[in-house]
Amino acid sequence: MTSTEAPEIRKGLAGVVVDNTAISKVVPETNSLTYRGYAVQDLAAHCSFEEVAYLLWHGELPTPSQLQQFSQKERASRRLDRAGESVLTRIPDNCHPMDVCRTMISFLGTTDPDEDVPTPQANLAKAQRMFAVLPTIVAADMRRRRGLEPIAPHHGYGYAENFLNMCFGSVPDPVIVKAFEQSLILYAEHSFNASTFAARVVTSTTSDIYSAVTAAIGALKGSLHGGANEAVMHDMIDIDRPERVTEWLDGMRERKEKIMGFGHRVYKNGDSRVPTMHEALVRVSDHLGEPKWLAIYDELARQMDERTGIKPNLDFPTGPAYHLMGFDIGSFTPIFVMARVTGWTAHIIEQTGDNALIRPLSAYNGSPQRPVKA
Ligand SMILES: CC(=O)SCCNC(=O)CCNC(=O)[C@H](O)C(C)(C)COP(=O)(O)OP(=O)(O)OC[C@H]1O[C@@H](n2cnc3c(N)ncnc32)[C@H](O)[C@@H]1OP(=O)(O)O
Ligand SMILES: O=C([O-])CC(=O)C(=O)O
Repeated sequence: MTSTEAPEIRKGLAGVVVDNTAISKVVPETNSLTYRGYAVQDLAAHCSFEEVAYLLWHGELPTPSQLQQFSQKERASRRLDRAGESVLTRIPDNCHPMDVCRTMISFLGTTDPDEDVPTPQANLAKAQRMFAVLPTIVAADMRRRRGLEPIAPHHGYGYAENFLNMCFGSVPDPVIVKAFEQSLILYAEHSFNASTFAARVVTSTTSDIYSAVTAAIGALKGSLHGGANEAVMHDMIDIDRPERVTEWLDGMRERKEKIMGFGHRVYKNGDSRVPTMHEALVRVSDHLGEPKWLAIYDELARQMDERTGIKPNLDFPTGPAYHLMGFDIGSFTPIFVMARVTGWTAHIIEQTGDNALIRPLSAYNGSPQRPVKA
């Protein structure tokens, strides 16, 4: 290209390959997603979320003794310290719960006991600290908005059970626990999505892991990314019953509004994770004897396919599943944070290990050069 030729601009970096990664592989042609070589469906069927977190960070599934050590450390790091509790209570409870996550991770960065050298070991310890304490933050924030006292973490419970107990005061039926844990596994990692890329950009300047995760939370909040799981549930409540889908969709299409929970930058033929989460939604609906949201899901997916060919993404089944499980809608994307912090931090460690400053170019289309009037 000569300097007079217009450069090719790929809006939104669509289709641009920016780096290698050994963490996960998305193959849209075959609807496949693997974490470190394992199909996500297999991981969701057979593993705990702790095992998947270990896999993302270490590249291998843990042996029983490695898992025991890993879980022991996670269980011992779940408490929010006094300073953290005090910051949490001072954040207004009418702000978005994602603002709470973002602020609390930023605050954790100010109280990290480790020195600020980004070795893989130091970053792994910081990643595990965020992983262990995020459920305590998300649950306490949800409860204070309900006028309830926080529930302390319980060392006897696994990651998913402990979070559910801290939210609701008891561990629900295993059907609910399994579906919830599967959602965490499916949400954990997805290559160079917008929030992970944001984390990698921050890391590329040699900034610290808390800054990178804070940026990632900001990127995840938007409704074109993680915020879609909340938007889906607001839409379903608006639709109210399956017979209203046609009328609702007509209105949305007329106003040229996007349907939340549908479409994807990479998958054009359906999201690899949706069948697993749809099955989980079916089990939860059946278990609770509440078929309404599933009926709206099925009708909306059918009509979207018929009218546009656009398929649901993972946020479409998780929205109603989390609603049925009893979470407030504002907590849906913070739960996504609890899961994705594993993928983000694996990418931060990978970026640190083979870093190059991420700094693309732009094509200037503003005013020509002009003098300042004296
Ligand atoms: C975990 C996750 O982050 S998954 C994504 C969650 N986000 C959502 O569910 C939000 C709704 N979906 C969308 O906005 C989009 O599908 C995105 C942002 C996820 C991906 O979009 P992109 O790859 O940038 O494609 P883009 O938005 O340009 O869409 C291409 C075409 O499909 C249409 N389209 C894409 N998604 C949708 C949708 N959800 N509803 C209606 N039309 C849609 C667009 O209007 C566009 O049509 P046009 O070519 O006639 O203008
Ligand atoms: O990959 C993407 O662009 C969005 C997504 O599905 C995710 O982050 O899970």
